[in-house]
Amino acid sequence: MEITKDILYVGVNDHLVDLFEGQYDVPNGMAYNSYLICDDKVAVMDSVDAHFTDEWITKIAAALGERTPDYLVVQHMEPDHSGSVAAFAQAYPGTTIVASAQAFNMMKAYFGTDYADRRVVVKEGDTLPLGTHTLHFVTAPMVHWPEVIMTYDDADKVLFSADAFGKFGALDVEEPWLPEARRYFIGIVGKYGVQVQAVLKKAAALDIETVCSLHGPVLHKEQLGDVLAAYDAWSAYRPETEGVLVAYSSIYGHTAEAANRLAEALREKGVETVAMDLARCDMAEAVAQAFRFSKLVLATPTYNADVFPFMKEFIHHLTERNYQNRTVAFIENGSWAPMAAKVMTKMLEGSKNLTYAATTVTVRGALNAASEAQLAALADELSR
Ligand SMILES: Cc1cc2nc3c(=O)[nH]c(=O)nc-3n(C[C@H](O)[C@H](O)[C@H](O)COP(=O)(O)O)c2cc1C
Repeated sequence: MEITKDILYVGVNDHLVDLFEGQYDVPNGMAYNSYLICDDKVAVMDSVDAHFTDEWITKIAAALGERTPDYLVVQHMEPDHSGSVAAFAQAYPGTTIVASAQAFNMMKAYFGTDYADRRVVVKEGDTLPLGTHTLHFVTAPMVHWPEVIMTYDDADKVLFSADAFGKFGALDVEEPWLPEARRYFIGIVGKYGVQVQAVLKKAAALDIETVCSLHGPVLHKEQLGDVLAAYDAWSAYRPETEGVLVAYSSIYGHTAEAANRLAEALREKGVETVAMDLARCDMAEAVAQAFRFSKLVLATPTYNADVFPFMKEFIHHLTERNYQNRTVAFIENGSWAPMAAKVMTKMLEGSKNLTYAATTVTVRGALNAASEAQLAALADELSR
């Protein structure tokens, strides 16, 4: 696939992976992107997961014909991208490896060598001339590993953005960018909003026509406004959508009923509302929806003087990713000493700028007139 006259796609699609990064469901697979820049010198931008080494090297060889790569640029050392570096270095012994100093340290750890005799160490502001194209290196520490560099090609105005702007899903499956980019970002990069904001500032200084990330599709100029706006909202921890996520867990169904009744009441009031059962939905999608919406309702039974395990895990995912700047409300249930709201408040106490709803719904076993009145009051409050 040609991206520009001189830049070719040589990545691979993975439909074998069951859980990406050991935890994320990827129903449409995953792409490990790699690109060739063919100029007086040839640069390969990143390698691919080790399961696809042969396919990737075959693609490179077919694209280059008689030529061999002069450089392999390693922007990021996560094994889904660096897993074929050692095999590539063996297949092309004349190729120089280009990476940050920290990436070479990681190569030593992963491959037993830091390619001291065939490497170029690059840092912020360094350049690598290929002929017509000159590569400019931009560091992106903790987006989302420390050694990450991004690369700007000034001839075709392409930003090779490492994992930034990527998404779940293989490239041979058509789907919109936003939902799976959101789930990817919130899940994997969400903790590093401050660092992403810093990179967005650097990117704003570049004249970018095309973004080539390491996952997901090539992004063209007409998409970049929306893509950058989404990244800005996510990394600044600003809600993307006015509305409510009702996230619930339930043992016998009564808390689920309360949660779904609240969701229905909110929808009737015209509030965009999604209700998710944390035991049965994709947890990463629930976390992404919590960051998408401006308001969150947490509904759970009290369980051994604590909250039900799925809710505990969910709140942990939120706080780990710096959940903040939202309105939060609680529905608790308990047969003898309901205390889930107190436990959840404590779990969220380190989270910045949360506004708590005045109404907490307390269910004692099953809904009754008193708890139904609380549900109605909460629906009113959240629709204001
Ligand atoms: C293992 C277990 C532990 C529980 N621990 C508590 C508790 O500490 N305090 C309490 O008030 N209720 C406790 N409950 C009762 C539930 O909170 C109660 O049955 C609640 O109504 C369940 O809501 P659900 O119908 O949505 O599952 C416990 C229930 C189970 C099964």
